[in-house]
Amino acid sequence: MSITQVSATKAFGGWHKQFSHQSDATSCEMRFAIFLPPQAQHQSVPVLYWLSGLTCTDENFMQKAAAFKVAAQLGIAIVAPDTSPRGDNVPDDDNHAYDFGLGAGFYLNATQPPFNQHYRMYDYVVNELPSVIEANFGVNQQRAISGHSMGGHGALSIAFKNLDKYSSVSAFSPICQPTTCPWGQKAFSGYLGQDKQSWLQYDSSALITQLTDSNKHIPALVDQGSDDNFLAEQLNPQALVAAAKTVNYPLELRIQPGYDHSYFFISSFIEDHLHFHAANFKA
Ligand SMILES: N[C@@H](CCC(=O)N[C@@H](CS)C(=O)NCC(=O)O)C(=O)O
Repeated sequence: MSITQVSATKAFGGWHKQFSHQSDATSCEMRFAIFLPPQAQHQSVPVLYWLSGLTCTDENFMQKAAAFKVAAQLGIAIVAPDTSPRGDNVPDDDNHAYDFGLGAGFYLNATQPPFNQHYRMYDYVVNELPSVIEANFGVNQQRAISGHSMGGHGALSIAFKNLDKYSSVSAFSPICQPTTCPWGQKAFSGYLGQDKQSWLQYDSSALITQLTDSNKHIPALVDQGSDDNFLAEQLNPQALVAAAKTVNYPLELRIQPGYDHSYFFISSFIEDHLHFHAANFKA
């Protein structure tokens, strides 16, 4: 699995780099970004996987989240994949809507044509990308996962389906119950079809209720701005909290007064999330 460097920029004693590679999971070329802290030059470091939201690429988090200073202090690499497959052969929403198709892969494996060939972001994020990262960079197999909005849904649902692969999970303004909100219903019906039973395998509020073995729980932190314009219609953190309570899952929801849905919010609390993940990596 060869990867091609697209850019390399020094930051906080470490490096921000972008790479492209041919993906088996999505059957197209994928680009990802990685921040390598200074420690990665002489020891293997843990990795935080960051999943971005609707309309994003690998660039939004890296340019706007202000995460590098603390990641460099803590010795954490950060990997940000794209939010969907891309390229001329990859089908998009008929109307090029921002919430379906390109830039809106929802971190699932599509089953419905014409999306099922390329829209396999679940396999890409869970399996292929960590293999690529662990084969090519000075990282170890300690992983955490986080994300924003659609990417918060991705981080939570992926973690809840793979508790053995991650030591902690966090999210900013996640879509907590995609089966009941407009963004999720549009995406899931397009990618997965009309059988709503099949949607539940990617719904964090449904998935968490199956996690009855408390020995396997990994810590989960969710930050949500109170003035997020998508909160009422799309995000429903209370559903996730209520579901978590049914199995005593250790999930902390913090409502942050006055904050909105933007990267201004993410950059205000990303340090907390990095410290949270660092504390849960094994020494
Ligand atoms: N109002 C936005 C909705 C999309 C949006 O808010 N995207 C969030 C994630 S759900 C984002 O991170 N946008 C990119 C950025 O702020 O850099 C649009 O129509 O483009």
